[in-house]
Amino acid sequence: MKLKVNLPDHPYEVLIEKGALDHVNTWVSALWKKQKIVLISDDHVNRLYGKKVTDQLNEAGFEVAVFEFPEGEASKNLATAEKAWNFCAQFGLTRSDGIIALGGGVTGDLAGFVASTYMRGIHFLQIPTSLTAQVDSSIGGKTGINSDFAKNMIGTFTQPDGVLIDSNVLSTLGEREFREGLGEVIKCGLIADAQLWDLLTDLSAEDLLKNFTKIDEIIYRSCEVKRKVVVDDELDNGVRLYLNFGHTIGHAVESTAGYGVVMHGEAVAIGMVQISKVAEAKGLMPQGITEEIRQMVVKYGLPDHYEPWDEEQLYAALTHDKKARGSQIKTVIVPQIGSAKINQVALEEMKDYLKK
Ligand SMILES: O=C(O)C(=O)C[C@@H](O)[C@H](O)[C@H](O)COP(=O)(O)O
Repeated sequence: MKLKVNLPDHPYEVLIEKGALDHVNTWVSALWKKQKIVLISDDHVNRLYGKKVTDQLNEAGFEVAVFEFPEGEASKNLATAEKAWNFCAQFGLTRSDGIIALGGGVTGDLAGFVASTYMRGIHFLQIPTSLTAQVDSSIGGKTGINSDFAKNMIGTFTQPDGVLIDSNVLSTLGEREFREGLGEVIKCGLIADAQLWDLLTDLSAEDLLKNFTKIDEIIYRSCEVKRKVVVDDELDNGVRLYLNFGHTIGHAVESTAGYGVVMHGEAVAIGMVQISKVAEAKGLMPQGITEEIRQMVVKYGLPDHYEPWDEEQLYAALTHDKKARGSQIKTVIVPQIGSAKINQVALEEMKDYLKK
């Protein structure tokens, strides 16, 4: 299956194919001529798939060097980006060369950021290996690193030349990592795809978590949600903000807990339940929807709350959200399952949204 992200300045395709990593050389060769490539990967994913990718690329005539960094959200920072820039320079990467991100969301965001800033921007490809990255972060060109103040605070909008999604690689994810990705899948159903929501309702958690039942359909539907909003609003000023449902509070949880303690999809699950609870109480979301969301989150083993819940700390983190404009912030609500809406509130009012 292929999805075309038809952006006027930089159209590209998302290839969703079981086993695609077995012929990654064909995919890269069709997109890039022979050149140098820096493969960016964390130590865990590099151990699993680095050689498979590098060997194929070498065989196809590419000259490849691997930049490896320690696995985890705590690595998504300026220090790692600087090491990667220096690595690219030492390898002699020029503007006709490219970077490939092989890994989860941290790798994709970091590698995209490095590619978009090294020599003012070189080409890059995304090979996402976590469910979160496959259904969300590899598509749409948001690149970035975390700062001490907020998650993804520093970054660019730079689109990759292509995305390759092979669901076979999900079999090497830990169960917590796979569940985490379902946080973003649930979000896609809630904001834009009621059929995806129904599919998640009908499936048993065991079937999805243990047997990956319908996983390619789930990936495809989620990627389609993402593709559509990105094409309609590449720079995140309108409908793309819908993808941030649950993220304002979720990102605050991630940064106050310490990066990597609560996983991104877990934090999104917590954020979706929390914002819905308050929006429902304010009459902005329908009666009973929070409980429906909570049950879905819990069904797939995701957390619906977080301790310690420090409202002051969370509020301080939340003020750095990229959806803030002066003293206002755009939050996302779900008026009914399968649709989303922006609700602009005063930043101060977010204190209500953080009440337990
Ligand atoms: O692509 C987008 O736009 C999103 O908001 C997708 C989010 O699900 C994703 O987690 C993203 O990394 C968060 O973006 P941010 O702009 O809030 O940092």
